[in-house]
Amino acid sequence: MTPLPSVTPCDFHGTPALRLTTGDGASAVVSLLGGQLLSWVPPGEKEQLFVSERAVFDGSKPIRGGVPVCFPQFADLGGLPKHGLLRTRRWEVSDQSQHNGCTLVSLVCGDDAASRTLWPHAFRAELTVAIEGERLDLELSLTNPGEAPFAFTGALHTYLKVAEVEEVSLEGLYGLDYLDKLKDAAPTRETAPSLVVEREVDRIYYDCARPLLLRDEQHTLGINTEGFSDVVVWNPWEGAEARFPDLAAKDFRRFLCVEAAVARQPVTVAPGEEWWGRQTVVVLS
Ligand SMILES: O=P(O)(O)OC[C@H]1O[C@H](O)[C@H](O)[C@@H](O)[C@@H]1O
Repeated sequence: MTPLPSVTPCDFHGTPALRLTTGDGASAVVSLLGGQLLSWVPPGEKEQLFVSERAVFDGSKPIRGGVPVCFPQFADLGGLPKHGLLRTRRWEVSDQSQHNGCTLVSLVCGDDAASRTLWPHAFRAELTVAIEGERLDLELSLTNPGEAPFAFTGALHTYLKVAEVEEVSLEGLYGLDYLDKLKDAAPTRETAPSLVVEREVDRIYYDCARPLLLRDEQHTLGINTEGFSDVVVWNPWEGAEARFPDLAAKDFRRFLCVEAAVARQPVTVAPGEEWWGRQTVVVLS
C-alpha cells in the first residue's frame, strides 16, 4: 500500500519530535529539542544519518548526531558555549505541508532572557526540513528583529552515516584552501583529489561553492550548499570516546560530518534583515 504523506508528532528516545513521510516512502524525524534532524531514510534506502547510541536526549547536553544547528557561534570561535545557543533549546513548529511529493516542516527558535544574558541580540532562527524522493533539503534562515546588527558564525553540523569511515572518499574539495584545526598553522591548499579519513580530521574548507560527492562501496551522496561559505569535515577518530563520552569506542567508524558552515568570516545581519542558507543531500546511486 502506498503510504500517505504526513507530518505526525512522535517520541524519539523520549524527546518530542515530528515524523515526516512522503508518498514514495521517504521518512525523516526532527526533534523539537535543538530543532535537530535525527533521521532521514530515502525511499528503499537505509538510514542516512548517524545518531550515537550514547546520545543524551534530556536537554542536559546536545544530542550527538543527526544535524545539530550551530548558531550564533561555530565551535569555539568566540566566548559562547561551543556551537552556540540553540542545540539544547526547545524549538516550536512554525509550518508544515505536503505537496507535489515533498513533505516539509519548519521549526523556529528565538532569543529569550537566557540567550540575551549570553548574547545580547534579538534573533529568529528557522529551520525547514524538506524531503522529496531521494533528496533532503535543510534550510536555515536567521532574521534580526532587533535594532542593532549582529554578527554570527554557525553550521548545519551534519553527521552522515557510513558503513566504514576508512572506506569512504569525499570528492570536490581539491584546490580549496582549508584550515586544519588540529595544527597550529596557516591555511593550506587541498592537493588530494579526494579526502580519505585515516586519522582524526577537523578542517574548515573555505569558499566551497561546488557540490561534493561522498562515496562508499554501497552508494554515493551528492552534497550541495547555498549561502554557507565554508564546509567543515570532522571525524574524531580512535579514542574519541575519551573526549566525547556520548560516543562509543567504535562509533567514529560509523560517521563523517560534512557540515555547511559560516566559519572563516562572520556574517553580519542588519536590523530587519534575514540571512539564508541551505544544505542539500541527494542519494545519487
Ligand atoms: O562535541 P561537539 O560540541 O558537538 O563538537 C564536535 C565537533 O564539531 C565541529 O565539527 C568542530 O570542527 C570540531 O572541532 C568539534 O569537535
